[in-house]
Amino acid sequence: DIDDSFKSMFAQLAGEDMEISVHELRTILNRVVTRHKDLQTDGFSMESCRTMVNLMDKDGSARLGLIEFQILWNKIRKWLAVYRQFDLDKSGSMSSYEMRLAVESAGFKLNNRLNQILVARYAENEAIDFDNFICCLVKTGRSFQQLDKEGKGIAEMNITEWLYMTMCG
Ligand SMILES: O=C(O)[C@@H](S)Cc1ccc(I)cc1
Ligand SMILES: [Ca+2]
Ligand SMILES: [Ca+2]
Repeated sequence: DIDDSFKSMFAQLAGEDMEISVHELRTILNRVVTRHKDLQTDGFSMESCRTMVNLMDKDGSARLGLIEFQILWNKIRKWLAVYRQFDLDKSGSMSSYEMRLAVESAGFKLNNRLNQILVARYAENEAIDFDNFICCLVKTGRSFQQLDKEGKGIAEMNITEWLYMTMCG
């Protein structure tokens, strides 16, 4: 069951329509991320919040209901733990080496080439900050979800498919 403090945070955020819009999601994520002083970030963009809503929005409302929001929140909490675990030099951002370890531990085993592409796509001056890390995992997760139809937990894809999924997905 969802604890009351989470429910009250959700209700406060969601407003009378009891659903969280892209804008409302961005507000809460940026408020929370600034609380964590060890995380490098330039803030969540509307685009990355739209990606997250699209991924989690199961009923096509273009907004997040309580359950959808809870699932996203738990994903971010899990990925935050991975981010901190693999930020080996405690720089607050991911180097390409740290990123490879983190992405693998998040369940996405990518080969060298795909890892290079992912870092090139999400790094800003050679480092991936927290909001970009989350956005990357949201998109990669979506690609795997779409490809791993049988839910075997592996998604074979060639570079073109992966590029298309993560760049345009
Ligand atoms: O709520 C928190 O601060 C932790 S527990 C989880 C979390 C951390 C960062 C973000 I952005 C969203 C959620
Ligand atoms: Ca680091
Ligand atoms: Ca960023």
